[in-house]
Amino acid sequence: MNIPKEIQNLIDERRLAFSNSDEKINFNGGFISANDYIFTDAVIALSLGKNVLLKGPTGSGKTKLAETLSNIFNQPMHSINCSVDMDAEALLGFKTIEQKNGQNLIEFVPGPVIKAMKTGHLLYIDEINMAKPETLPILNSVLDYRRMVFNPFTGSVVRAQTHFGVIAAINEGYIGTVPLNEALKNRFVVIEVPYVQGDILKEVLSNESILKDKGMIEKFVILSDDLITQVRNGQIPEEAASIRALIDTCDLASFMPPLRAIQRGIADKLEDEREKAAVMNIAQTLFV
Ligand SMILES: Nc1ncnc2c1ncn2[C@@H]1O[C@H](COP(=O)(O)OP(=O)(O)OP(=O)(O)O)[C@@H](O)[C@H]1O
Repeated sequence: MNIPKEIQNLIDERRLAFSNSDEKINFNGGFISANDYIFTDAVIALSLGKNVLLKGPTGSGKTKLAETLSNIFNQPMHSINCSVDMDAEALLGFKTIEQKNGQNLIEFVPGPVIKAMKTGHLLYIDEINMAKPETLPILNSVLDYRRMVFNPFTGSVVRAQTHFGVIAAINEGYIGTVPLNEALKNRFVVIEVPYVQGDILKEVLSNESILKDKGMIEKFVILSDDLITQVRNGQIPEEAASIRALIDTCDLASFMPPLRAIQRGIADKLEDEREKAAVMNIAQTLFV
């Protein structure tokens, strides 16, 4: 990784800040960058206190990249999985009644945004474009220079501790997603995370799958390349080339013929019969 010295100093400063943290990082590294810049640019942006928006198709390693960044900075990460019914409580927290010394007390249970802000940890907002557009403006003041939020459940203003950082992920054009509001998008530095291919994919499959047959892995790398070409030609949907699905398929192929594994792991997930057939046709040119 080619990191400028000033940035390395910022990384070291963060690592030191969290060295005594009670919360242990439970992520290993593991993200392998498709080019020299994805990883270094994400590290630079976060070190400079920028919010990072990872943009890429399903199963392209966005979550893995966020986990690897958390590991590099030795900085715990709190996650939110956005959905259409996500509300302010899911982001900020909620009130509950607790019994203490025989008395009923109303307590506030902090949500991931408040937790990450108060501890200066990382916040990972997955599938941010799945959320209803009216929910996300709560985050505007968290994401700009103010680094604060008004918590309506406690009536207080929460300010983020130093090193608080935000990583969000979007999967543009995926069913159920909405285009990200411009004001929100404007608060992020965007990093594209495409599907890895070739030797890098070989390394990902060797690390992440239980399949150990090198010749077979080589063939799955070619299959992925052919699937990506078909995605670009509009013949099959993007998720057919997901690396997550490919890893599942490789795992299955350790115990069943590869064509059956491809059917279960990739083709049968598609809705359209022509798309399924297109995947299996490509597979039949590589496997028997
Ligand atoms: N570049 C990569 N380096 C390491 N692992 C990768 C890479 N790309 C994909 N993977 C692997 O593919 C699987 C899916 O990755 P991940 O969950 O990070 O994808 P994602 O982009 O967050 O997907 P989604 O948009 O569906 O949430 C994981 O097992 C991950 O390890």
